[in-house]
Amino acid sequence: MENNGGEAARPKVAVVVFLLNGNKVLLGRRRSSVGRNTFGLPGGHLEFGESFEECAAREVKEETGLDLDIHKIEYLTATNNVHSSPHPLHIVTILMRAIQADPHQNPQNLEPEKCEGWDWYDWDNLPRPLFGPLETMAQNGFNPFPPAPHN
Ligand SMILES: CC(C)CCOP(=O)(O)OP(=O)(O)O
Ligand SMILES: [Mg+2]
Ligand SMILES: [Mg+2]
Ligand SMILES: [Mg+2]
Repeated sequence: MENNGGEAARPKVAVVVFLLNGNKVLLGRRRSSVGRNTFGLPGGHLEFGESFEECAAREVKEETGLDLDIHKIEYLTATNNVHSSPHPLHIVTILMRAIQADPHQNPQNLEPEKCEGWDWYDWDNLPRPLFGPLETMAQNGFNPFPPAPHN
């Protein structure tokens, strides 16, 4: 696949976060060009030298103002997606699970140019349309929650 410059756009890496609160997950309707108007997870591009956990905490803080419990950020899976519109974009997405350091903290929409706002949604009753790769995961029965503790 070629971009406007005629050379293939190099793959990028992003880290997105299933921020869990009870049986709910934090989602926001995207205003960014990629996935515009679809509900996506907080997160973004991995920056040089960052661990996946550092990127997860930074992006969530930048976008929502929420602090993650840094000891409970877990790697879940990764997806490999090539988007053709609005421009060619090959992105490897690292999906992490996390909880808030303070469960009483409420999300703020700190990047209104990129997101309409953040809200909590029941995983079994998700808003549509979801961001493409997230829709695929939901359709395939992906469960971002930890197994229930054995009593
Ligand atoms: C397309 C997406 C899965 C990867 C990039 O995420 P993003 O557009 O939220 O990126 P930023 O938060 O870094 O602007
Ligand atoms: Mg971001
Ligand atoms: Mg983002
Ligand atoms: Mg970013």
